[in-house]
Amino acid sequence: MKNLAIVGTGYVGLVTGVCLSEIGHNVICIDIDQGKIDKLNSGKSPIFEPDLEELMIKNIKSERLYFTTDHSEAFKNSEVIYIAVGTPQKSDGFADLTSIEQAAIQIGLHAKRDVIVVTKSTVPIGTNEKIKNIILQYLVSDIKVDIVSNPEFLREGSAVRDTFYGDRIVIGAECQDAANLIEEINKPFQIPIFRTDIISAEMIKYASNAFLATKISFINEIATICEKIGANVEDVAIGMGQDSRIGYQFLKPGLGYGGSCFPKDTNALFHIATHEDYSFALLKAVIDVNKKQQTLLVDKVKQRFGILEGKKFAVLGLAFKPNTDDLREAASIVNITRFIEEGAEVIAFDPVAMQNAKRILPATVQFAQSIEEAIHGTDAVFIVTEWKEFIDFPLNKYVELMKKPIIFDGRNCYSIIKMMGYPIEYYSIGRPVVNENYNK
Ligand SMILES: NC(=O)c1ccc[n+]([C@@H]2O[C@H](COP(=O)([O-])OP(=O)(O)OC[C@H]3O[C@@H](n4cnc5c(N)ncnc54)[C@H](O)[C@@H]3O)[C@@H](O)[C@H]2O)c1
Ligand SMILES: O=c1ccn([C@@H]2O[C@H](COP(=O)(O)OP(=O)(O)O[C@H]3O[C@H](CO)[C@@H](O)[C@H](O)[C@H]3O)[C@@H](O)[C@H]2O)c(=O)[nH]1
Repeated sequence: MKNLAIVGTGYVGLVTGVCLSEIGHNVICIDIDQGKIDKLNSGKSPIFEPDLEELMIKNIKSERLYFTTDHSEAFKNSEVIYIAVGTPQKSDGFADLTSIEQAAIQIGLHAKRDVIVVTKSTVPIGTNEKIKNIILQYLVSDIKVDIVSNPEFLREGSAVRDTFYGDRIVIGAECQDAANLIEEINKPFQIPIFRTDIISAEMIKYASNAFLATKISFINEIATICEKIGANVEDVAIGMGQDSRIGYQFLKPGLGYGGSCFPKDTNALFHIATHEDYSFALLKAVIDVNKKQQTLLVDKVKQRFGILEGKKFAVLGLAFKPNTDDLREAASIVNITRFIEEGAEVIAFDPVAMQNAKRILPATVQFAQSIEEAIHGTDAVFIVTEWKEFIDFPLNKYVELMKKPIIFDGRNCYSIIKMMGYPIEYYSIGRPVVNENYNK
C-alpha cells in the first residue's frame, strides 16, 4: 500500500484515484475547483460514468480515498504524485500546458519527501522534461524528484472497466527504480506492463489516438463510397474486421469522432510534426475527413428538404458518445448550430447530458423530457448519439408521433431490413436509403 496524490479530479484524475484506492492504496485527490471537491466530499461524482460513484463512495467509507483543495496537505506524505490536469487545445492547435505548469509549480513548492511525479495527462513530446525542470526550479525542500510518463488509455463511458481490464499499462522512465515502484503500484490490476523511455511513452499516447482516429475516418470514407455504389458499409466493416490483422474495433461509421481526446490529440500531433518540419499528410486528411463527416446529416437533410427554414427537427443524443454526459467536441453541437442558422426549430433530448447541453447549446434550442416528447409533431428526427434508449425505441412510435416519419440516423442504430417493414423514410450512414422520398 502506497500513499498517492492525484492532481486534478477530471475524468482521468477521478477514475485513476478511485481505482487506485480500490486496489488498496491511500489516495488523496486535489483540485483547484472548490465546488467539485465539495461535491466529491459529499459522495457525488461530478461526472456521469458507469460504476464510478458506487466505487468512490465505497473507498471514501474505507478511508482510502480523500479529496481536498490543499496541495500542501495532499503532498506532504505522498510517495507518488500523479498529474492528471487538462491539456486542452489552444487556438494555434498546440496543447495548452498552463495547468500542467501550475501543477508542477505546486509540486515544487509543497512536496516534502522524495517523490515520483507521474504524468497521466496527454502531453506533447518533451513535456515531462519541462515538468521536472519547473519542479526543480520551484523546489523548496531538499528532496529527490523522479519523473515517470504513464499515459492513460481509458474511454469515457467505460472508464472504470478500462482501468481494470485495459490492454496495457505504459511506463516511460529514466530512473529504473522509479519505474519499478510504479510497476509495483499497478501490479494488482494484472494488466501487461510495457516499459520504455519517457519520450517514447509520450509518443505512444498520441500515436495510439491518431491511429484510432485514422481507422474511424477511413471507414467513414468507405461509407461515403458505399452510399455511391449501393454497398452496405456494415457488411464491409464485418468482412474487413474478420481479418485479425485489421480487427473489428473502431470501424463503426457515423458522424465522426468527437470527445475531449481525439480531436485535440490529432491536432496536437499534427502540430508537433509541423514544428519538426514534417508535414503529416495522412493525419491532416484524417482531421479534414472528420470535420466534413460531423455535418454529413446537414447535407443529407438539405438534399431532402431543399430549405430548412420553418422545419421542426428533433435531435436525439447530445453527448459525444453514449454513457457519458460529456459534450466536448460532440457532433450534436455543430449539427444543431447549423440547423438553427438555416432557420429550423430544434427540440433535443439526451438521457443524461441535457444539463451540460443547456450551458453549451444555442439559447433557442428546446429540451424534451422524453424521446416521445422530442419527436412529437416534428418534420425529421436526427440520431446523433447511439444511446441504448434510442436503439430500443419502438419504430411504430415514429410513425405515430411524427408529422411524417423521416429519420436521419447518424449512428446506424436500426437494421435496414427491420426498417423496411415500416412506412419510415430512413437515411443512415454508408447504407442504402429505405423508402427514399416516400413522404414527398
Ligand atoms: N477524458 C478522457 O477520457 C481522457 C482519457 C485519457 C487521457 N486524457 C488526458 O488526461 C488529461 C485530463 O483529462 P480530463 O478529461 O480528466 O480533464 P478535465 O479538464 O476534465 O479535468 C482536469 C481537472 O484538473 C483540475 N486542475 C487544473 N489545474 C489544477 C491544479 N493546478 N491543481 C489541481 N487541479 C487542477 C481542473 O479543475 C479539472 O477539474 C488530459 O491531458 C487528457 O487529454 C483524458
Ligand atoms: O468505431 C468507432 C469508434 C468511435 N467512434 C467515435 O470516436 C469518438 C471517441 O470514442 P472513444 O474512443 O470510444 O471514446 P474516448 O473517451 O474519446 O476515448 C478515446 O480517447 C481517450 C483519451 O485520450 C483514450 O484514452 C481512449 O483510449 C480513446 O479510445 C466518439 O465520438 C465515438 O463516437 C466512431 O465514430 N467509430
